[in-house]
Amino acid sequence: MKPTVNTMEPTQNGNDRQNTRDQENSPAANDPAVRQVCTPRELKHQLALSDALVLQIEQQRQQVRDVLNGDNERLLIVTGPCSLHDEQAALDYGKRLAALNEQLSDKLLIVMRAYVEKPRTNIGWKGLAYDPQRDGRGNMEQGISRSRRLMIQLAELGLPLATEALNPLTMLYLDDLISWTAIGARTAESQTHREMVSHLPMPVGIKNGTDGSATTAVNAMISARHSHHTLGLDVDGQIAMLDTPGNPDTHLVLRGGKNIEGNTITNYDAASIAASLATLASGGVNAKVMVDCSHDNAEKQHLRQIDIAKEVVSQRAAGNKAIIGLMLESFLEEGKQGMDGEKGDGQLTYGKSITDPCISWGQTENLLRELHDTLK
Ligand SMILES: O=C[C@H](O)[C@H](O)COP(=O)(O)O
Ligand SMILES: C=C(OP(=O)(O)O)C(=O)O
Repeated sequence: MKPTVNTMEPTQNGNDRQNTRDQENSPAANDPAVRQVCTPRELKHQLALSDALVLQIEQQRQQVRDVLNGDNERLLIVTGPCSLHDEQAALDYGKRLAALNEQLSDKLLIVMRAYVEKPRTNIGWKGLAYDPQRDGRGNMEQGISRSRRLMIQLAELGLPLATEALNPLTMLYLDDLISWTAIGARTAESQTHREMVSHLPMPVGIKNGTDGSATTAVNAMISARHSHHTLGLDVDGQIAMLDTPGNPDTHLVLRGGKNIEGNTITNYDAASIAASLATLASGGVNAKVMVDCSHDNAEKQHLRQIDIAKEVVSQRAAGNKAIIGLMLESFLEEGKQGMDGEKGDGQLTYGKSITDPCISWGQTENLLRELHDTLK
């Protein structure tokens, strides 16, 4: 993250700080429940980006901004697995997506979902960054390092990457790789997340709340475009006061929700989109929306994503340019499997989601080609 960092003391490097802690025999150094991990600077040094990749990502962020600002008419498509759990399958998907992107890029700006942190309704596997071995023991040093390595490999395919920013500290290790970030439905109301968005150097889509309302996201957009003073960490792991610059490049993502009785509310139809645009306009924020075809909009029925995407693109083709993009949950195989595989014997089916159900690669390719043709 680039903006100003005020530290109360001159910054020490990681080794100096470790020595100081050891000398003071701090409780953290002896607490088995506290496992120290390397600093963002150390990991970014070990797994550094080439100059060419830095330039590519800056250009891809600008392409997303251009779509958001109406300077480019391509439709933004954020597609990929609900979560990355297997590097080989993620790269396999990325290679297919990069090849398809070459054919469709006149009408579609395709960004791959590279989600390594999962917000859970209550409990469940939280993603590659937390528990890379999926054995419940957690290993964040390994998880964040594997996440960064995988994201570099995916970005080297030429794809812009999307992720959900869940823990603000995780983002310190990955932010330089991401062209579009999501703030999820469960965290859009959190002041900490709004401050984080104000500090992030890329466009950010903010989901409507789990109750289906756009108001939370509008307030998040207002907050995030302003500067804040807040506590965080610098890249050396030093607690620091951050002066965030404000992020003007945010937009609403409509993902449906549940009302107070627990019934599903979808919000991708023309009337719901018009109502959301009115809410955005009355809040004085960017009146542009992306539709998440999955989650409550699809009631977690993965095949519904296909009809929702077609319906939304027909609204766009009919002239609604406030619709700037779509999100799809898609992987190599359709559906989902349990953490222990289809049969519970620990054998995972290659290329199949272990979190939300996804449409398959074949379904994704057919859909994106059809959307491309509709927009022509
Ligand atoms: O997989 C992710 C889900 O969309 C979201 O994070 C919540 O999932 P859960 O309800 O299965 O916990
Ligand atoms: C968890 C996700 O979305 P939401 O916050 O809309 O539930 C997601 O996109 O993976």
